[in-house]
Amino acid sequence: MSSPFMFEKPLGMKDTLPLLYDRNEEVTSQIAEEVRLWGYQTLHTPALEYYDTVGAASAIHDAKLFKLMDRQGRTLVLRPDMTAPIARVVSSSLKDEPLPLRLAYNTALYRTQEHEGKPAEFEQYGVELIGDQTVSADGEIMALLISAFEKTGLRHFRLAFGHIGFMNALFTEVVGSGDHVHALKQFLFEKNYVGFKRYVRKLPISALDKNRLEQLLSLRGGPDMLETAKELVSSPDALRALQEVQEVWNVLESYGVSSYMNIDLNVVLHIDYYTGVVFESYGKELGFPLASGGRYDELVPKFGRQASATGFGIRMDRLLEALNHIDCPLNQERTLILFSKERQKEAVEEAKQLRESGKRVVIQHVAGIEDLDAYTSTFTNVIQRIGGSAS
Ligand SMILES: N[C@@H](Cc1c[nH]c[nH+]1)C(=O)O
Repeated sequence: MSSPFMFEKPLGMKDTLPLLYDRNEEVTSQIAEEVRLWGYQTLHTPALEYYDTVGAASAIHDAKLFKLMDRQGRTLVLRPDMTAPIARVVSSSLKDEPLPLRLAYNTALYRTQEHEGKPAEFEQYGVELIGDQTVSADGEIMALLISAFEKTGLRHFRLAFGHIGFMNALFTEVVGSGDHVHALKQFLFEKNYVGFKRYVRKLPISALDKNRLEQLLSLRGGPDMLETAKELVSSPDALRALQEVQEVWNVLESYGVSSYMNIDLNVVLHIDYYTGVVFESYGKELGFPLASGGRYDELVPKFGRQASATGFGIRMDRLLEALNHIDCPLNQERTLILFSKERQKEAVEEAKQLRESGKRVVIQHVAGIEDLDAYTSTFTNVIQRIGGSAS
């Protein structure tokens, strides 16, 4: 029975074919090894969560959630984020584990898309450092991200970090809270600086305050820039945030990774549970972040455990794209042992030995192949065990 929709997939759903799958496995295991060496412990949580708890805590726009109903009529969501499920686990199954906890995950996330092109299901490799409010934790998370990227062979990338507490304090000083703050943050999230300036010009505030908001856009660079930032604010919250940025920078220097870093006090992420340092990472010539993360001190308490936290998530699909840009070759070697029936045992033995030495080996009965030339051309090495016995 054929239908015109037989080959179609729901919007944003993609197949991963063997070549990309293998590459993903390879890169994932490089990251996993680094994360393991830093003492993080991996966990897995279910794909489905309750909409009212984890769905809401994920702080991802409602329209982006895939919703389902269970048999009892409760609304479920396909997890759009792993940070909220981890906050749930840390406050329940792991509630007696002493803090800080260092956790890691590698899992598929689901966010609906409006248009074809962007994936609605994608893999994220992430870590969460729960229960450590120090700037050392913020620094560790970014240093680990850099180290993990280096392990994959990625070279041309930058990490920009800001502080959402600074931005909130500046906006509160200038426009209070509410719709204007929301609109200003949205422009910054979209990196629509022209739109931001236009919006600022129309605000019912003094010319001096308009200037303060416009100045925000230039708050990028090394720690020297923090002096300019200090002149724009007066509230203790804002000044404390800037002090923290300086201290995190010092931590990053002690890890020897500040050459990858920029301070950018304009960083706004798509999720609004962040409370402190926030960061995102860009590859060369790619217009989307490869990873993002930051401090979210108010999320775990929503599940009942008093714990500050920070973490990051790497978009594996984007990282693979970035790695393709610099053409990191994947070892795609596969050996084919072609055999005829009377030499099957010999082929099996030989394959076993080669596999023990780490080779990828296919053994294939010659009678099972339709087009011998086409098939053998997909292997890097072909061994024939056909006809009269070798020994
Ligand atoms: N969960 C965030 C990434 C993150 C992990 N920890 C903190 N932030 C995201 O999906 O973008």
